[in-house]
Amino acid sequence: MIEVTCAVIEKILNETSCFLVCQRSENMRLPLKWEFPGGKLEPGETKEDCLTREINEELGIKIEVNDPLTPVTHQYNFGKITLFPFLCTIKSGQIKLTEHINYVWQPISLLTELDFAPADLPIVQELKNR
Ligand SMILES: Nc1nc2c([nH]c(=O)n2[C@@H]2O[C@H](COP(=O)(O)OP(=O)(O)OP(=O)(O)O)[C@@H](O)[C@H]2O)c(=O)[nH]1
Repeated sequence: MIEVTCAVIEKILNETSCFLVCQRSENMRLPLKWEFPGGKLEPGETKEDCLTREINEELGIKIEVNDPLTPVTHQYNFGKITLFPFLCTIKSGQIKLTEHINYVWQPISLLTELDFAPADLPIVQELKNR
């Protein structure tokens, strides 16, 4: 079982709740799929530490990790992953992508328009149901 944390980073734009979503590159697993940024938990690391580290590595920003959302377990052909999503906000920095090819602040009403990684779909639903 692969444990992965991901950051659901919210920002209010024009009085609309928007979420930061990133597009995986062609040479990653799940090429060109959209996802919440994050990554694999390393031995001895808390989920919050993992998320802070991954987001700094992938986006060059500092975040505050807030409440957890419901974890999702998904069986891919390469293995079973459990995704641990957390609501987060940006503390400092400007986004600079190091791994993904694209990002967008997607309004909640348009979240389902994106071609998300399958494991992320329950998270998208949970956000829409809040
Ligand atoms: N960060 C992140 N990973 C996700 C999400 N949804 C999802 O299925 N994953 C999967 O979780 C796994 C671990 O993420 P990762 O981002 O550390 O993976 P990685 O770059 O090392 O890629 P790799 O799995 O090809 O080695 C990936 O296989 C990725 O496809 C998500 O929303 N965020």
